Amino acid sequence: MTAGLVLQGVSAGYRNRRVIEALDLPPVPPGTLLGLLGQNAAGKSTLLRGIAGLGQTRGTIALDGTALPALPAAKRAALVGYLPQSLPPPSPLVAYEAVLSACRAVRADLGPQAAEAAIERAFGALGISHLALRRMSELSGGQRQMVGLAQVMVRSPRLLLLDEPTSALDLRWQLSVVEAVRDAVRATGAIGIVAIHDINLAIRACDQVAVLAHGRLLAAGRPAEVVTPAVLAESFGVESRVEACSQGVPVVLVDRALPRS
Ligand SMILES: Nc1ncnc2c1ncn2[C@@H]1O[C@H](COP(=O)(O)OP(=O)(O)OP(=O)(O)O)[C@@H](O)[C@H]1O
Repeated sequence: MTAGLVLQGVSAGYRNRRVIEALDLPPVPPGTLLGLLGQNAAGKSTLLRGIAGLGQTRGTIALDGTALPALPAAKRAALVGYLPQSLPPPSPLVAYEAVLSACRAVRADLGPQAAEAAIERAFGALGISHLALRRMSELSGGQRQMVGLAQVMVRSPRLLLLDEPTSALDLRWQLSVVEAVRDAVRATGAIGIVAIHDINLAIRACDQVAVLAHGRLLAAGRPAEVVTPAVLAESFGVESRVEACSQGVPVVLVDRALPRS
């Protein structure tokens, strides 16, 4: 049995359209946060949806030796938490209730006290306890996005699939939210995959990155090894520099858009 996530020969797409073609990802060990990078329409959301069991897939998708597509939906939902790109709706529920109902939907095994403790942990880890009693309809977009993430984290899935979880967040919250997810996967031995457009944030916070281009895997590995001007030119069509900042962390500086080939 291979511990962690194995994707081999994975194709994913929609009824009339295959987007991801025969993708092989090096095994992702437990405790890893993987950043999924790539230009618009590269296939990041399609791949995350496919791993989550939405849409059409083929190939091997296995978590800790268990083939996910073979699992009953309820079991798969308990193992895999998926946060779509769209924000949770501005419902009249308070944030606590929204997270409680997400927890109950998948973790019927938790009694009231365990559920309450899990909710407090999720709010605390994300630093949003102050939002617990606010109505979803009265929260900002970024605040709702953080509650959406709490709805996934409260279930303690073994695999978190997060589609641009920082798209509505400001600088401080982008970093703290991604670091909270990284700390949670490290502490529990879960795996997180986060589709993200901010490459410098990915370099800083992710253990590994995978770069998609036109539905195929272009490169995967440690951020400092994968994020190079050549990969950025091929995947994003930009001329760039990768320079070490004063703290020694690689930083991407984009100089210009390359002409479309
Ligand atoms: N429901 C759908 N039916 C058919 N094709 C779709 C559907 N949703 C997305 N696509 C197509 O799949 C391709 C990949 O889209 P996807 O949303 O996976 O890209 P992405 O890398 O997540 O992009 P972005 O960074 O813009 O969110 C695109 O060409 C898109 O037009």
